[in-house]
Amino acid sequence: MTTARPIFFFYRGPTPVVVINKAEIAWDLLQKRGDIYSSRPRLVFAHEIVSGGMRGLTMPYGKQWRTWRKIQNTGMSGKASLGYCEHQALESTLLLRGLLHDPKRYSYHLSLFATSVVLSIAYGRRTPDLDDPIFTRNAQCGIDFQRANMPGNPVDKYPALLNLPRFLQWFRRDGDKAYARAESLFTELLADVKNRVEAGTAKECMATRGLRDQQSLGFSDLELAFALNAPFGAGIDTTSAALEIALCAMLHSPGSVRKAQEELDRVVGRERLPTFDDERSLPYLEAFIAEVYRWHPVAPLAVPHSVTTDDMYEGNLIPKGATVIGNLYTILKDPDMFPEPEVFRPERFMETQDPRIADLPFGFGRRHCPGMHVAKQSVYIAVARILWAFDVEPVKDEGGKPVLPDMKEMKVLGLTRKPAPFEFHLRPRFPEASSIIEKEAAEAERLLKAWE
Ligand code: HEM
Repeated sequence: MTTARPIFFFYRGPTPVVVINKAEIAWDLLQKRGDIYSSRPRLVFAHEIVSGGMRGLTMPYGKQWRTWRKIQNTGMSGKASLGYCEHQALESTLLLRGLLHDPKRYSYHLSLFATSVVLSIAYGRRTPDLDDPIFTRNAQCGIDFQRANMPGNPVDKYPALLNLPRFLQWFRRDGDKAYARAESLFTELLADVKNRVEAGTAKECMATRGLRDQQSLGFSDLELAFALNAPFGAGIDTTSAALEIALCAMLHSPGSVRKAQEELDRVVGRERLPTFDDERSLPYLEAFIAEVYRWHPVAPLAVPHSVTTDDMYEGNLIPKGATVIGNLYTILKDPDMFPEPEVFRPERFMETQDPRIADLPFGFGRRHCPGMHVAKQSVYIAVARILWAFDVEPVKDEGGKPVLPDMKEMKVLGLTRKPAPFEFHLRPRFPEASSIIEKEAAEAERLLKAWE
């Protein structure tokens, strides 16, 4: 394996681009100098047209972003996220039941789990399936946004095209339609919460808090509707992709699975499902999950940052306006930090002491993922329970050789990616596992009814 240069520069059109391939440099610039490295590159089509300037992910650093981020941080801080554990645990039992009955549709079950969790956090409701058109509409908005982020729209190369009379701006037609789809969905979702608040049936969630604080936040109705959609927009594909990668890791590394299952048997036993209270007593499982995030990062280029003033780094000028990419793919495969980086080896996270390393897959500095705690909780409870309940085994080819998921065949979804569809066998590890899942799932369904 050739080692990537620690940092390099190139020009994309007139814009200087800096690519960082070492964690230390990313921390030096994107974290320690976060006051100037926390903006986003100007994306005329994706941000200004398709998002009406209101999607936080692509918003430049400034007052509007800080207000947007305050909404995310209040709703998904470490402390706030602890309040969602109970809900995530209940949803995860339904995930187990889905996998038990119908493992071939693993992708659907994982997506349903991730969707229901973020729907409850953002809008105070859950869903028993993905049949409601809001999910296809939301997915379409995600695809619109991802497509818009691909380079190629002429207005990103020549922003002066925005000076043309609007009826001559041919490049914005698809973008305007995409914006209209987002605006109507996001306002509808918020209007639904408003109605439930008026009827006295709303559950406390980010939207009820946002509505209460709207005046002090100084956000318009539309800005608020876009801000409150962020978990629903950014929390589904990311979480379900991480869980698909976890399943792949189970297939690729049966030795690690055995160790995690021995730990679960020792700490939890076989008479109940693992819970959040067990987390601290399961260090091998914690390392297993950290290795899942590292082995095949969900967001390999994170999200590009942009620097707002000229800066010097080790004698090199990083000019104002440069795009700065913390290249998670190479950082998380850096052989100096992670020897034999292609190998799935949870033990490396039991040896390391720097707590920043486990958070690397969630990005950098002030722009780091605000959904990190929610995501970590979802992934922990789902992976702990899948490993506790099931043996996940590869299918065999005609010659009896195991067929493993091809990790080079990842499906790219804009800034994120997930494994191509793969096959596996899933069997309860012991006879009581199925009956415990059925019993817990029936109880979870009963308790969650109030959220539908
Ligand atoms: C395994 C799951 C996840 C991973 C690996 C992940 C990773 C990331 C990364 C790398 C970034 C870019 C950080 C940067 O610019 O330096 C990001 C941003 C973001 N993530 Fe996540 N994420 C995950 C789940 C979630 C969830 C569950 C939510 C919400 C519920 C979420 C919401 C966001 C938002 C809103 C941003 C934009 C932040 C900003 O621009 O200020 N993510 N995420």
